[in-house]
Amino acid sequence: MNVVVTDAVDDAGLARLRQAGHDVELATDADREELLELVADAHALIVRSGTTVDEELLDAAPELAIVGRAGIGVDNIDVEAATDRGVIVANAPESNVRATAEHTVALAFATARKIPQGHMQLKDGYWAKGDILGSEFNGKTLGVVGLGRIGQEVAKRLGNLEMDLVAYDPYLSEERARQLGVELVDDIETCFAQADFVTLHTPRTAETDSFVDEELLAELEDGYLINCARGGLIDEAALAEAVDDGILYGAAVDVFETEPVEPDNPLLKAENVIVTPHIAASTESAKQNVSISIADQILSAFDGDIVTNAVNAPSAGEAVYPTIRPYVKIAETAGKVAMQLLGGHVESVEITYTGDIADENVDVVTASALQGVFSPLEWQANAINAERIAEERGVDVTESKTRQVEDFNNLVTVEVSDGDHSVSVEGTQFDDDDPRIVRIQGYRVEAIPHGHMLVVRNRDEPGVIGFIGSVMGEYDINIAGMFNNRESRGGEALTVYNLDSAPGEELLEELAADDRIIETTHISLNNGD
Ligand SMILES: NC(=O)C1=CN([C@@H]2O[C@H](COP(=O)(O)OP(=O)(O)OC[C@H]3O[C@@H](n4cnc5c(N)ncnc54)[C@H](O)[C@@H]3O)[C@@H](O)[C@H]2O)C=CC1
Ligand SMILES: O=C(O)C(=O)COP(=O)(O)O
Repeated sequence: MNVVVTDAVDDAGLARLRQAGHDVELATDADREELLELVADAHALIVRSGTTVDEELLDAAPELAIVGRAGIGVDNIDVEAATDRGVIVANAPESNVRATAEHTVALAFATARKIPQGHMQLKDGYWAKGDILGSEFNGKTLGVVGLGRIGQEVAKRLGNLEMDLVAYDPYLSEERARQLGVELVDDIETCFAQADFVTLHTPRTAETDSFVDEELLAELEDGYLINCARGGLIDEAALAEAVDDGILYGAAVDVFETEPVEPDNPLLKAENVIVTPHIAASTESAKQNVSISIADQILSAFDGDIVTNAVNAPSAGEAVYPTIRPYVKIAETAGKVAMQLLGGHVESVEITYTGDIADENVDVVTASALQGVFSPLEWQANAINAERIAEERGVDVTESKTRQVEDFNNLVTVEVSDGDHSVSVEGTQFDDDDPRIVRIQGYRVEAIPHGHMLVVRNRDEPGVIGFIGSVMGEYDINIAGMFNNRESRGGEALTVYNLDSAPGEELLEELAADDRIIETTHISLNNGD
């Protein structure tokens, strides 16, 4: 597979990709036009904040399976457009949290004690001892906007300096805030008004875009603002003015609306705004961590495994992953088989989980079942866009769970319906790690979900199975396995054949011509594994 790297990334992860046999092309010096050409046969992109991944770039990369963001923020990636195209977007959410939290603390100290100002003056030969007056943290209030991974680490660190902690994060539970010793406030204005130091740690989204404006800054009178999140969160001109006018004592900023920062950016000119060039995550270990983490995500995507840090696909926590992993493939296969047996227009899909698996978060498995259902119809269907395809087609999707087990510890049932008829296919994982389709339309079978299958509904009469076998032999089709079950003696039976190769049209016609055969369906699974 081809991996194109568009921003400088530590070699640790790239070496891992090369070792796994993939081609890694460094395109860090490519301009936009060159990049559009370079990605034509890329299966994966590795980007940092320096590359804009938009519709144009995605369309120039028709083979693309995954965009790996070697870092956390994905605001430079059009995630919606990637989802539409079935492209995974994954990031490295843990890897640079500590580095960024530490830099935030460093900037808090630097702005509160005017360290860069004193440094510059002294280097210029001026002993500014009498001019520089700082602020202490002790007894002051820290306001954290966005109490996620980084915000929490910053709160822990600055909390140790005997600061009171308040936070604004509408998506965090009171319980979690209590555990952290942080008071959650209901609105951002209160957070700014109560705090002496405010630190921003939200992603840049439509909701947070420029949400720190002149009015909000006025609430932080005589305080300090630190931004190690994203430049676009703040009205930069308003911040520079608030500091210059003495409304704020100071500010420290690592990130800018436009990067590299424009020379006329007002923040560069305001004396008490200290700045760093987006280096919060620039430590040796953070760089290695993000590189390795994103390489692992890409390897999972290439292997068809769950991409645990996908931001546009249902993901599974590390803890539940081993339990649900086998069912991801089984659900996809059950969806494919059900859909091919239905043979028509799907109106609704019901996915039922029975047994221990019902206790788990099965979002990934459901997405995979939908991928199976839609794959015969939409060649680009995958677990990333399958839910969206269902929505767009108006297909009703339901998920149900029951702990009550009958003959299997765990069972995934995919039932598809065209409004008039429905087909259900059930799959499980045997103890020896073998996936099996164990029921089709309620008939107990034990089919290996692989390659070519022939599902035959036939009358339960002597000689039918022999007849089918001899027709297969006539066309040189080898039967790898066969599973037969019937509703009642002499009634209807269902037989599933695992075949070593695809049965041709003539063979199917010859079977269908016999009046003991009610219906035959060739199912191709093409799993390639
Ligand atoms: N300067 C740098 O080099 C770095 C910057 N970052 C930036 O930091 C951001 C945060 O990273 P993490 O803490 O790892 O993310 P996270 O996802 O763990 O935390 C973000 C928090 O923001 C909260 N949030 C979302 N919308 C909000 C809103 N409207 N108001 C208040 N809170 C809101 C979320 O509930 C969540 O708790 C990233 O999105 C990235 O943009 C991340 C790493 C390095
Ligand atoms: O991880 C993030 O979100 C960062 O902002 C780190 O910055 P970078 O991608 O290394 O430019």
